[in-house]
Amino acid sequence: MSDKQPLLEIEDLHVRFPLRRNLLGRPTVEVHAVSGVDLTLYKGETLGLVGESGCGKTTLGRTIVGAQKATSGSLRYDGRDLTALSRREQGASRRRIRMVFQDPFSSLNPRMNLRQIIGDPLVATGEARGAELEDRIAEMMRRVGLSPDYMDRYPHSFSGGQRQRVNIARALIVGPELVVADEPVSALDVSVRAQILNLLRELQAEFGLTYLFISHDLSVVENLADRVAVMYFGRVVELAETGALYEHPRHPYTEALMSAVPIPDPSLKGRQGRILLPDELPDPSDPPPGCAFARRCAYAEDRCRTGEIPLADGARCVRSGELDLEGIVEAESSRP
Ligand SMILES: Nc1ncnc2c1ncn2[C@@H]1O[C@H](COP(=O)(O)OP(=O)(O)OP(=O)(O)O)[C@@H](O)[C@H]1O
Repeated sequence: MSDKQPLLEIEDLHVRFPLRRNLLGRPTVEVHAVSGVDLTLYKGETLGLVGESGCGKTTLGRTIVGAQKATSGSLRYDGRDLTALSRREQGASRRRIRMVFQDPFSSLNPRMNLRQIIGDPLVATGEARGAELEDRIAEMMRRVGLSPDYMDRYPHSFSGGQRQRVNIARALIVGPELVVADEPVSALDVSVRAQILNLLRELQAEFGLTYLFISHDLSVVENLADRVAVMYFGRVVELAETGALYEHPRHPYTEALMSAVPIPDPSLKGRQGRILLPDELPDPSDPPPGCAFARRCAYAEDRCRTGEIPLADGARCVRSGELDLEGIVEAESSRP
């Protein structure tokens, strides 16, 4: 990580989706997708965001790029609260934050050629046209490993990896600082994944980008991220430097996630023996009292289920909150 200057500070962010409303239009049942996230992204870093399907990763990413409205909380970008900006100011700030989506097939408009797809953000802002627009599209295509000769072709004639290059070019053409990459390689063949990850790395070094890298693939995240945030049921339950998190997970949920990652060196502590999690995630429209992980947690005590300990919360978890750094190794190796 570079200079440790905060770029994005997320504070007590909540995002809820109304499922049912009463006659006055007030929500009576809501999905709690993001439930009080505090997270800081530092300039130049890659922050991995992991957690099982449905835990709120995509919703958090979409809220950061402005594609989803926050229910409450704040998003401070370079010191300014994004939720308090006027529409025009938001537009300018949002150019500095762009998203790369998971599915390179459905995220590209099949009726637009590459010139239109990649150039669209520049056309929309009126930032470039004519020969300058053409030059910038060609330059960005070259930069992501696509020949500008393909400019008039349509997405269907490209492979998954090439389409993801198109997606990346479209995200980067307006010169963002922060890129939210939502599962950018999960839909790709294994052989292509490494190429796209290398490209992301190169582009980060060249343009000084900050990444929020969302993935359920813990091996990919370990490879790429400086720090990792673990999300469970709409909350960040653990956040640590990548090496520390993978070797000494503190939260029981992180421990279970990490136990499923294949390890190159079986002598490493903290990743032995897969922990199988019982049950599914609780219903996000009906959060349980107490810690949302308690029902699945091997260490849960009565107070975790009753509400004395709140929704899965790393700092106050009966297990991770009590462990000091020295204690973790011992606790790991004595795991049943
Ligand atoms: N537009 C929506 N309307 C209602 N509920 C939604 C909406 N979008 C997401 N949700 C719900 O919010 C919760 C979090 O979803 P989200 O897609 O953010 O999770 P995720 O961790 O990204 O999962 P995945 O890896 O499967 O994409 C889920 O329960 C999901 O069903």
